[in-house]
Amino acid sequence: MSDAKLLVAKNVSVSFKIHGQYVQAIEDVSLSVRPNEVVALVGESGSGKSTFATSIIGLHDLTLTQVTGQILVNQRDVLNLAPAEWTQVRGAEIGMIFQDPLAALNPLMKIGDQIKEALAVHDVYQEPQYNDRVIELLNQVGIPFPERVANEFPHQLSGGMRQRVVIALAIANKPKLIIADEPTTALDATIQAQILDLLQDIQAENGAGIILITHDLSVVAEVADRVAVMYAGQIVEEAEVGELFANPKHPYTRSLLRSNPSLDNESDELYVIQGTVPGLTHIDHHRDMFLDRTPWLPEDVRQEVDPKLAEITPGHWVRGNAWRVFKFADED
Ligand SMILES: Nc1ncnc2c1ncn2[C@@H]1O[C@H](COP(=O)(O)OP(=O)(O)OP(=O)(O)O)[C@@H](O)[C@H]1O
Repeated sequence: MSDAKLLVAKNVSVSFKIHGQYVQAIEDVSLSVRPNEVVALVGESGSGKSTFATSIIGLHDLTLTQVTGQILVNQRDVLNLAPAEWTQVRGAEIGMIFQDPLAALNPLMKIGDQIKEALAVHDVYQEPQYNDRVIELLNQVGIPFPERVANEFPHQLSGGMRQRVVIALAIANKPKLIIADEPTTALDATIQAQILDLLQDIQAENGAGIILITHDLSVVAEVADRVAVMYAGQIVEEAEVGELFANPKHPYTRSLLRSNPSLDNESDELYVIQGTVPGLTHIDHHRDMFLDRTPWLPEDVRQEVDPKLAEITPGHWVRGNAWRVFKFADED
C-alpha cells in the first residue's frame, strides 16, 4: 500500500457571507491524514470543526462561502473542482458519516435502494451485483438479517441500526478517506461503543484514513491516533494521542481535559470552562481567543499578537506562548 497522504489540507480559511460581508470562520487550518490513521478534530460547538470538514468534501454553498488554501485528496486538488467532478470524488474518494442518521437518510426510500443509488453513482459494480453488494455492506456494518433490513424504511430501524446504515452508505464505494462528524453523539453509551468499534474495524479492513470530529475526549482517547484541537476557527494544538493526553500544553486543551471527569487525574472537582466560544463576528484571528476565558492570566500573556503554531517536540504543535506560563486559577 502506498504511504502517500490521503488528505493534505494547507492553510485552509473559510469565510461566510453574513449580511453582505464575509466573516471568517476558520483561519489557516492545516491537517493531513495518512492511510490507516484516525485523526480526531476536537473542540467545543462553534469552534469550526464542521466548517473545515465541509470544505474537504466540497459541500459549502460557494455563492455564500469563500474557501481558500489548498486541499489535496489522494493528491488531487479538490478546491476548484466543478460540481460534476465533485460527484465523482464524493463517495468514491471521500465518504462522509453525519451526526444525525435520520437527516442523512431518505425517509421514503428503502434501505437497500438507498445503498444501490449510492453504488450506481460510481458504477464500480455492475447492476446484477448491486443486490449482493448491498447485503455484503449491511453484513459488514453488523446489521442482523440484512435481507430483511434492505427492504425496510429508515423509521423501522433503531438509532444505532440507522447509524450503521449511514456508515454502509459512506463506505459503499470504498473511499479511502472517511470523515465522521460526531458519529456517535446521538446514540446512547453502549451503542456509541459499538459504532466506534465498527469504525475501527472498517479502518483496519479498508486501510482507510478517518477524520473523526467530536467534542468528546473519551471518544478520542479510545480511537484516535492523532488529535488536532480547534478553538475559534484555529488549531491550537496537535499531537499524537498519547502525547496529547500525557503532555497537554495549550490552556484550552488542558481545560478540556480537566473538564472531563473520566480523563482528569489532577483534581477531584469537576472543572467548568468559563464562558463560551465567541460568535464569528467577535473573533479576532490575530489573538488567542481562548485566553479571554482565562482572565486571571497576566494581560501581556493574553494579548500576544499573531500567536503561531510551533513544533515544541517532534510532532507536537502548540499555538502561541501562553502555555509556557499557564496555570489554572486555583493552582499555585
Ligand atoms: N453556513 C454558515 N453561515 C454562517 N455561519 C456559519 C455557517 N456554518 C457555520 N457557521 C458558523 O461558523 C462557526 C463554526 O461553526 P461549525 O459548525 O463549523 O463549528 P463546530 O465546531 O463544527 O460546531 P458543532 O460541533 O456545533 O457542529 C460558528 O460560529 C457557526 O455559527
